[in-house]
Amino acid sequence: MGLDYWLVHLTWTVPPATLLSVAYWPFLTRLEIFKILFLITIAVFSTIPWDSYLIRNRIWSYPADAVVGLTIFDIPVEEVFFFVIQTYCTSLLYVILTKHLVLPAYLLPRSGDFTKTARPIMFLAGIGIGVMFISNHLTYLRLILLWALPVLTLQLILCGDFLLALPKRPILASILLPTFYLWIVDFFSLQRGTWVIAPETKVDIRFGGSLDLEEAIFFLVSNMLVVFGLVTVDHAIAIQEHDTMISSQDEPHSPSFTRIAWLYITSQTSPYDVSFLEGLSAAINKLAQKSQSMYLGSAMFQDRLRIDLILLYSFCRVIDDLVDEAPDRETAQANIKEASQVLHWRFSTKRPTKPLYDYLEVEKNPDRTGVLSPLLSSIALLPASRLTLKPLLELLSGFEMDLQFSTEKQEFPIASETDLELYAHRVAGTVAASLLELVFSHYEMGERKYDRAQQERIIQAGQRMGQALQYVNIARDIKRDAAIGRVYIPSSWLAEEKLAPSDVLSNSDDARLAVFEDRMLCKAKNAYELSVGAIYELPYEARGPIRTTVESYMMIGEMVRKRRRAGIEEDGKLKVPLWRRLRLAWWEMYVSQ
Ligand SMILES: CC(C)=CCC/C(C)=C/C=C/C(C)=C/C=C/C(C)=C/C=C/C=C(C)/C=C/C=C(C)/C=C/C1=C(C)CCCC1(C)C
Repeated sequence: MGLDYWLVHLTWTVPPATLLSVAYWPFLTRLEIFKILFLITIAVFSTIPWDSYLIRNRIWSYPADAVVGLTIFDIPVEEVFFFVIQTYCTSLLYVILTKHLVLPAYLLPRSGDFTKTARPIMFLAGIGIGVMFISNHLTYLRLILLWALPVLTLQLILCGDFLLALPKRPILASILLPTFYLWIVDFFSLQRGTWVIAPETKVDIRFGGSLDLEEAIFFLVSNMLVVFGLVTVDHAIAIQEHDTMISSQDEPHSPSFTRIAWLYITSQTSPYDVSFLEGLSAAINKLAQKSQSMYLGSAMFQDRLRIDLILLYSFCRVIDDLVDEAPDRETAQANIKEASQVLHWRFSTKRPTKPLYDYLEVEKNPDRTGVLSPLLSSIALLPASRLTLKPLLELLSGFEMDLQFSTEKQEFPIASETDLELYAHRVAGTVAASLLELVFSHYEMGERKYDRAQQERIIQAGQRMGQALQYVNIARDIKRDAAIGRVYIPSSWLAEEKLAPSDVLSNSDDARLAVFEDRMLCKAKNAYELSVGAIYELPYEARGPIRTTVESYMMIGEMVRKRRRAGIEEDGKLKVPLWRRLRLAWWEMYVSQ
């Protein structure tokens, strides 16, 4: 008896598993736990018979002084532990690397017909199987391929198109990183003789003198099995998310994991709503392009809520662009009016029987200009059954306030502090209110039922928090805003220092502006302190990500203060460094559990 094999685990497999677990722990969702457990179960049950057969046929063996001696079907327990820990690590890595993906967006096949791409794979598999019967020395290799190829083929048949539509990098990384790592572990273990392959059953090609070709292939193939298995599960989840989103009833509960599996295997799924999926992809691409941190941050919200938030964001973004990029004030105003009309129309039947086809019909209407087509599709995509119209219309009136700025006519709409509050309410408070409406409709169930009064109260706090974040934005961007003719510091404040908005435009470096920056940050802090408590009343799934967003804004506020104190020139946008944001997110998610 010996502890060699356990030592391999203690030095090589347990540390990375622990490290990954601790790093990811606060972000781990129930669904992800189910995914990982599902794969571990399959891996253990499918590998035991195979491994047992190989050991009984003495294809490899373990020196008695390397293992403790406990076995399951003749397999040393250390080895069974290996199946578990490898599947765990690879799965967790996959979950981390694909966390940012919005699964249903990959349901539409990208690279043409899967069968075309599959042909070379099948061809190679055929050659592989053919080769296996050439010589007896290939026994081990043959057994590996015989075990893995049918499963891999099954997985590809189920999710091939989906797999090819997914971005290549995270998939390749989650297969190859563990593979390389395990090659190294295997190299040292074979060298030490912790396990031994019988010479007459192998091709005897060794890398670096001890890593057998078969072992190298084995670890590659087993990681492919795990990752393809996870992709298959994600495919099932993506289809279910698509189906619930286009269904004509609002269902608060997502189907259970076993139900997802059942619906998938029995193919009880709806045909894809192509215009919905295309619109969703467009919204995601826009978000990823315009704001990488918002895109990654949104991944802290779970499945359908996250998708709704992306659609809400996309609407805000589209309107923002339509206003900012309009050639003149009249065009911008016309766009806002158009948006308001389309919103009314969208909310008149919250759930049309054929949601998108009907709405996008209008888009194809030839008398609409091309510029408005993103607007129409972003409004069509809004989850109207889970939102109300009021905050969205108020948001539009916020944009209208922005249009009242005019350098030539010396018009500055933020005259008093009340105007500032109104503006911040309209452009940010409303977005917070919509966000909370979505949170309530997704998590309103079971023992977490909120009564109307409590919802109202939380939404009010949320609106105030939205204002707070807007004040931080304003304080940060005084100079950038001045460059485009906008002054959000109330004229009444400026008057106290005998300044006018036009002075801010002509000299945005004026040291006297520090006072207002400070005052704006104080206002932010006040509004923040009055509202932050309400976050604890939210369901925990929403608490962590919302706290992360809020706290990183407050951190920006701190940085603005420091910048001023250190006398650093304002250039570019202040940003919280990535590692600090990650640390913050980790902590906020951790305490919100
Ligand atoms: C559930 C929902 C919602 C939908 C359903 C969707 C669906 C139908 C999904 C289907 C998924 C499938 C079919 C997944 C299959 C995954 C498999 C077979 C993984 C095997 C892993 C095998 C593994 C990790 C084996 C590891 C083996 C090891 C580490 C062996 C190591 C070794 C050592 C150390 C010494 C030398 C000997 C040996 C090579 C045996």
